[in-house]
Amino acid sequence: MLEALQAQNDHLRRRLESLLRQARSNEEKLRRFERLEHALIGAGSLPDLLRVILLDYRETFELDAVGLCLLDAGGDLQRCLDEAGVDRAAAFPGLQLLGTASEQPLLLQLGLRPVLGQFQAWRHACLFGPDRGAGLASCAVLPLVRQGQLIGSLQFASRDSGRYEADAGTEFLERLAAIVAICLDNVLNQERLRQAGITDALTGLHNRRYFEQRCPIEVGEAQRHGHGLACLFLDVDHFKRINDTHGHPVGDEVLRQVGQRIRQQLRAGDTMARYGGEEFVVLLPRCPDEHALETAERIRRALCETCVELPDGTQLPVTLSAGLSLLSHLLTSSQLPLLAGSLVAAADAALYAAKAQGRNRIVMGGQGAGPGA
Ligand SMILES: Nc1nc2c(ncn2[C@@H]2O[C@H](COP(=O)(O)OP(=O)(O)OP(=O)(O)O)[C@@H](O)[C@H]2O)c(=O)[nH]1
Repeated sequence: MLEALQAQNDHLRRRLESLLRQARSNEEKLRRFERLEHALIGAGSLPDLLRVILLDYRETFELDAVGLCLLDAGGDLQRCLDEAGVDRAAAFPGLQLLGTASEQPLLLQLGLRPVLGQFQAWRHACLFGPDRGAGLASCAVLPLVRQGQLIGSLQFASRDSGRYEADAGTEFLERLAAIVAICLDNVLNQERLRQAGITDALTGLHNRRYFEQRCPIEVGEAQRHGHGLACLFLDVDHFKRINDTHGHPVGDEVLRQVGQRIRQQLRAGDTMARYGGEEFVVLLPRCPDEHALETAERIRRALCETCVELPDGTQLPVTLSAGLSLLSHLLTSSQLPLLAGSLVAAADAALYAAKAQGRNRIVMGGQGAGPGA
């Protein structure tokens, strides 16, 4: 009798200890989850957010693979990563940006709930990018839904076949998916707002505000690495006549086309903006001085050698004048904004000279007195 009671007692103690261990482990898991939740909510940019989702989550919860598929029909996400200088494949191999959900047929079959179960390579491997090493045994696919619309899927895989069992509860994963979807939406909205603030509505090019932020950065880079930096100020000749003769909407169309033609002559890393009215400004970083004039000439010729075609088929000859300034021609200064201002002022003065000398030409700014003078 005593022995039976003792055995029962031992059994109950072991059971209690096991429940306590389980409770402590759950508490610890919850704490880790809360920390990640804070990191998700606190991520101030898309790359930061992706780092938390794809890298921190994997490490914290000791997962063997994490994949994220996001619908990016408008290319906003890719643009955002490009602007942040992020090489997607290298930084986030588990991330896939899709034009439509049909590029990942599994997404089309997803409902609103996470799907857990056995990892089937033929079915799930494509969701994990190159991370899908052999030996994955179970996985969870979480639909990411925002305002009733599927925006992508987040997936986790483990070598442990018991990690994601088909009949396991999904409350925790559902909550995570909801937070991830909200955070993605938030950073994208912030990014769209930021873009709108630095984009010229007429031409879709960057605007003067962007240029003014960018210019001191490029000047700093050029100084640090001893590279050349050229600034080009371009202005459409007799633009007022175009407006007066053909009307303002035609003037707008000419500005759009001129903007595109200039952009086509530039490299991806060059900065270009509509400065205002019919003026455009360009920065040519890492550009040897002798190439800057060639680039300016190429732009000028691209305009004057081919007419702008108006929507009604009219061929309109358009020319532009430009002023060119070179950082190497300015006296250096430790104050980047002043130096950037001098670079722009020198290009502007040279543009003025180009207009005075008859238009449709490039004038190189003279040796300028920099702010250090
Ligand atoms: N259609 C259109 N016109 C604009 C816009 N912004 C400025 N303008 C016009 O651009 C014209 C610029 O004229 P001016 O500064 O006299 O220069 P210009 O006629 O090009 O003469 P030069 O620069 O000396 O060759 C003005 O008539 C402005 O109203 C715009 O967004 N759209």
